[in-house]
Amino acid sequence: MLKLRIFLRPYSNLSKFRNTGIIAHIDAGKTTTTERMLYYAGKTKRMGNVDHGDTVTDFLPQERARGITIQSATTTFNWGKGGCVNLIDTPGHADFSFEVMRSLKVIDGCVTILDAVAAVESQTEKVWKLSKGIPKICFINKMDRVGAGFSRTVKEIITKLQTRVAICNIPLFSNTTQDAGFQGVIDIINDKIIKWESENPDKYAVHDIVQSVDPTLYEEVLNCRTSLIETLGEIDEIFVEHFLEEAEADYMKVSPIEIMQAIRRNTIKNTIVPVLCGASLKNIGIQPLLDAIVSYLPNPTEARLPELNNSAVPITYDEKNGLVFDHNNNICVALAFKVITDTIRGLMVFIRVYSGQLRNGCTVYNTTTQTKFKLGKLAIMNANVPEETDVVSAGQIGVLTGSTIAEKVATGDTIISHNTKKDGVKSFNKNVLSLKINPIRIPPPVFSATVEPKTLGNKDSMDAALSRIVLEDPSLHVSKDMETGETVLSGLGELHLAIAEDKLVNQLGAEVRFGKTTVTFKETLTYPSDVQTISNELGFQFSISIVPLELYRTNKHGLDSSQTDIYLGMDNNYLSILKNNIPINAEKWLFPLPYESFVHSLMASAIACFQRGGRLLNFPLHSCVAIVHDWEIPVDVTKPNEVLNLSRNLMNQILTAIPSSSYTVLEPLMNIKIIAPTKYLGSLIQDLTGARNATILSVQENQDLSAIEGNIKYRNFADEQYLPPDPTMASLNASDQIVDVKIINARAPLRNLMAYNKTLRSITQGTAELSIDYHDMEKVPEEQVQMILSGA
Ligand SMILES: Nc1nc2c(ncn2[C@@H]2O[C@H](COP(=O)(O)OP(=O)(O)OP(=O)(O)O)[C@@H](O)[C@H]2O)c(=O)[nH]1
Repeated sequence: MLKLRIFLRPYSNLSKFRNTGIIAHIDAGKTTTTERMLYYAGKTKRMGNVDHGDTVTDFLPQERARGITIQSATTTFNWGKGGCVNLIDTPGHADFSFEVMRSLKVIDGCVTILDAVAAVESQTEKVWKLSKGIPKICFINKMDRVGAGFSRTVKEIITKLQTRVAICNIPLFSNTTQDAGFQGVIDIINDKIIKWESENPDKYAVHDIVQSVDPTLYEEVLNCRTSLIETLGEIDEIFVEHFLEEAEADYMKVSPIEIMQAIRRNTIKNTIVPVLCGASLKNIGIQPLLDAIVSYLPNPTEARLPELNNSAVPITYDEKNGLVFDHNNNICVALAFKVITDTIRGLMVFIRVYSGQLRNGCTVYNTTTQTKFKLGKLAIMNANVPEETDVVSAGQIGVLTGSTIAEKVATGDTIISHNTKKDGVKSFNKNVLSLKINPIRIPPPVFSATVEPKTLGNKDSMDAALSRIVLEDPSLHVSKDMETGETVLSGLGELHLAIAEDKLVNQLGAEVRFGKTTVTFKETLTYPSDVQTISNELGFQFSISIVPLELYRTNKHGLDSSQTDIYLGMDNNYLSILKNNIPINAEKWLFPLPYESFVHSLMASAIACFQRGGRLLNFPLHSCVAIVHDWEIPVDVTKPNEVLNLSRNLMNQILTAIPSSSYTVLEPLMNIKIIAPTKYLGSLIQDLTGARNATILSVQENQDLSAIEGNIKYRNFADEQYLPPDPTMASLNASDQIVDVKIINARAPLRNLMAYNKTLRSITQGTAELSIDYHDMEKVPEEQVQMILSGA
């Protein structure tokens, strides 16, 4: 049931689009802010509240029940004169970081929301790093809370996130000392006071700042403006010229428009981050934030170019048409970044169109799977409501619908089509047909749980439900334990699996039982296999060997890896094709089956074999390379399946022939960062090095966090920046403000960190901040493999 019908002009004015993501630490207020944006943009009639479970973007039952965002939600609205914002609200919890990663792949700019009391938190740093290269705005939220520190947060943004800032507005309090009531913001660029009425979300008043009426406030704005202008003067030559010539070096004479243009130029270049503040829950500061999104973040023609697999296809930007691939503006290129199954509307695949336009009913080519298909209906999203459209143009985020769409396009696939012809795919050359936007990296799953049907009769529905959740969330992974026959679901964290269980049981109605959540183990090879050859009566022949990635990388397996084409599969496993021995060069491929399909089939074989697991404990293989040394295939081969079957048989044979002594077990090794008061240091280290078997990498001594985290350059930027006093900080007890903390960086096996948060809370009375990140897979010591074997 699609709603409304939106007709868009072809290439409808690219400069108006802002594909924007909202990223932050958990609970910073992303959903609350998004809700206000939708309201003020006229998309909703009332503001939902996370705490009442009635927000637009957190629409899943699990999100509403738990008050957290689990999946990213896309919504579109207009703002200001001709701005069209495609907004993606992303989850803050680390277990859902794949949702953040896939959103970052398709956005051109983002808003980072910070809690003014907590300032820069661990997940803020993580998502900031993930979004490297994407222009950003910072919104310091929750300025209404006791202990909110605008200037302290700005200082941490500069030093911890290592960026220069452009402070666009500062907080306005009703009282400058104790228990300050947050009322609004002071616009530094336009010299205005904006005050919101707490009782009425639609009312706010704008006043000029008059020096004779309020000299203190005027002084404050002058200081901030001077600092802003000096910062812009250091990085922007056009601005300097204007400042010296037109504004006659008078800080108050510089026109707001010149300041805004300089901020825009430098935000897009990633040399500066505009900073604004507010309190979303109190409806304060949202309109200036929306203005800033449209004013400072890039439109699709100003954004970074997508990374492609094939440098042979030139891409350029054209003012009118946006991205142009291969000098041919008739090519439409889009990336599928998300699949969801809506209970009412069925399957929906989210796409970002990079060039040209996709039309209802046209024929498209999936360059990832090398298959052609016809598009069904197109739509754009308003949170969970699709609105039908005839065309999705360059720069837009759209939705492909139709009951079989998910069989044809998956997350990370590139699709291309002809802009004008209904079926113009055959007019594209081979380079374009193999063009792919680099896929979205899927983090490795580190936790697993067995899933079993309650009765044998529930098995088929369980498999169908599992396929569906993996289709929607490729960071979940289903495998089979070859020894026990059990189905295993793996994910990025305990919460990730708990949500998956909830969804399977309560949303999809699967009658299943989950086993205990355990760490995901893998196996790898320690020695290379021999090269083995297999052939069949149809004329196929393959010569393949399987080697550990470590040996392949160091060329210790006897082959020069520069002589191979290498493709990344799952679990850090690779397929490598030896160039010299390929009978027919890929450039002059003469078979009816495209070369890409051929490689795709070989990759599918390798993935299936590696997933069958090693010979020690049947854990899926990790960090192995299947090398195809040589092949012969019949001249009339058309079916990828024939290639797949034979190569899979051969790889299975090879893996089975390798003695179990050549396999070893791997486990996830995690980076741990703990920020805790110094008085707990001894107990924390004792616990880490004892019970957790952790290696301590460093303990940072300095009491000033910003001094540790930021290098000298950024500390200097922070010192040069004028920062207004933080009145609400004065209401804290003096003892609360003195943070004598240490930062512990350590590394430990994940299996020793189960429920570590609880231990940390009890050791530090809840005063520590923890961040745990996947580092790598590490070999499990021999004696501990026996423990794992016995299930201890
Ligand atoms: N005092 C105060 N509380 C706020 C403000 N904005 C949000 N909150 C509260 O902070 C909590 C988290 O808000 P959310 O909007 O769910 O935060 P989020 O960043 O979307 O959370 P996740 O997506 O789960 O990471 C809720 O209880 C909100 O009511 C604010 O401006 N002031």
